[in-house]
Amino acid sequence: MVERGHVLVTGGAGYIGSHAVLALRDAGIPAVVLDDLSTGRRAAVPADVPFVEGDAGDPALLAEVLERHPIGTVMHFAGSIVVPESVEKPLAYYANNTLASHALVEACLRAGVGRFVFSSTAAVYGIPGTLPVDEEAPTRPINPYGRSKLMTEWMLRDAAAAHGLKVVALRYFNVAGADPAGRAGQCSRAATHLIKVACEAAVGRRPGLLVFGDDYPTRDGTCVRDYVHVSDLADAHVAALRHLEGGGEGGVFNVGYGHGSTVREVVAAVERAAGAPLSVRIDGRRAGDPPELVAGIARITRTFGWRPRFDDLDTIVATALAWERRLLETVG
Ligand SMILES: NC(=O)c1ccc[n+]([C@@H]2O[C@H](COP(=O)([O-])OP(=O)(O)OC[C@H]3O[C@@H](n4cnc5c(N)ncnc54)[C@H](O)[C@@H]3O)[C@@H](O)[C@H]2O)c1
Ligand SMILES: O=c1ccn([C@@H]2O[C@H](COP(=O)(O)OP(=O)(O)O[C@H]3O[C@H](CO)[C@@H](O)[C@H](O)[C@H]3O)[C@@H](O)[C@H]2O)c(=O)[nH]1
Repeated sequence: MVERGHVLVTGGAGYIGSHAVLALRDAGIPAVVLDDLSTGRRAAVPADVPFVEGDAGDPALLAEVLERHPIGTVMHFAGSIVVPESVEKPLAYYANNTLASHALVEACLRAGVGRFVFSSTAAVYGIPGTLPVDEEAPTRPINPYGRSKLMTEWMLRDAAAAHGLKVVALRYFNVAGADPAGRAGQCSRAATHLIKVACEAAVGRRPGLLVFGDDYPTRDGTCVRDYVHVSDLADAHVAALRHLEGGGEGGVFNVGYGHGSTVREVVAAVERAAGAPLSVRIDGRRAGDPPELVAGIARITRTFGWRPRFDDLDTIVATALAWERRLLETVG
């Protein structure tokens, strides 16, 4: 029997997927990337990692890739991620996040792929009633993006029960930062994520920054989020893989640090790292923003033994800013 030790990374040319590929490579685990380059970049995938350009929801392509490579695990990052866009184009989000995942799961079952690690999101919780929010909290997503991801979680849970697929769904909180060695980072055009936007402002790529609301019931009136370094998140994927390979049970796991920062604290951290003030304007609240979102992380630390290496806002921001400066030099 062929040893199925390779990992198929869908969306491996994107922000988080490219960091996961580096973490796998650093751990000596062979990976294959499947990405349609809709938002990803070919250059984000190391030259020695096999790359297939195409749709992660294309059954024929999936059958071919799973036939050609001894894939035992799929890490499924491919998807559409912009919340306001999901409100405008819900069907596109259900197609790319739910239907494509269905095709991928079917292909896995057909090819005998035993393990599946899914990129889910804190957006499945909607506006949580208690904080920190743990995995047993009710899931009440408030936008099509969150619903498209939750439907995939449910589909995977049912496929696990019926067909024995071993599934870990990781619910990421606010992902930020860049590979500390400068090998990867966030490249999204028209970025909307706070730390990315603030770093773009710090290097002069945009004139300034809007703070969406300063009248929330939080310590300084701005929203609190649990920012998690992308390399710690990538490590969580390797930990999930090891857990499943070792015969561990699947399930749903939050990935965050268990504490949060306000928008003002993030702005101050970027100003510290840049050594200069940012041009900041207070704007109205952004629709659908929960005042506070902080992960309960007892389950992931206990089950995987996952220990973050970069649990510090200044470190997250410093790596994000270093990447932004690098982008400015190389891409212009
Ligand atoms: N960035 C965050 O803060 C965040 C938070 C929670 C969850 N997530 C999830 O993490 C995953 C990765 O997000 P990201 O921030 O790296 O986004 P990204 O846009 O940088 O990466 C997504 C990648 O998937 C590819 N892709 C999209 N649809 C595809 C398809 N049908 N077939 C093949 N490739 C396809 C894109 O080209 C891109 O390379 C997503 O599933 C997202 O929902 C992200
Ligand atoms: O220019 C900006 C951008 C953001 N914010 C605020 O900063 C906070 C964080 O916003 P953002 O970085 O856009 O992240 P979220 O809206 O919290 O959502 C992210 O984190 C979720 C999980 O927590 C994921 O599901 C989403 O995919 C991901 O976009 C929020 O209070 C925003 O209102 C600003 O004030 N100004």
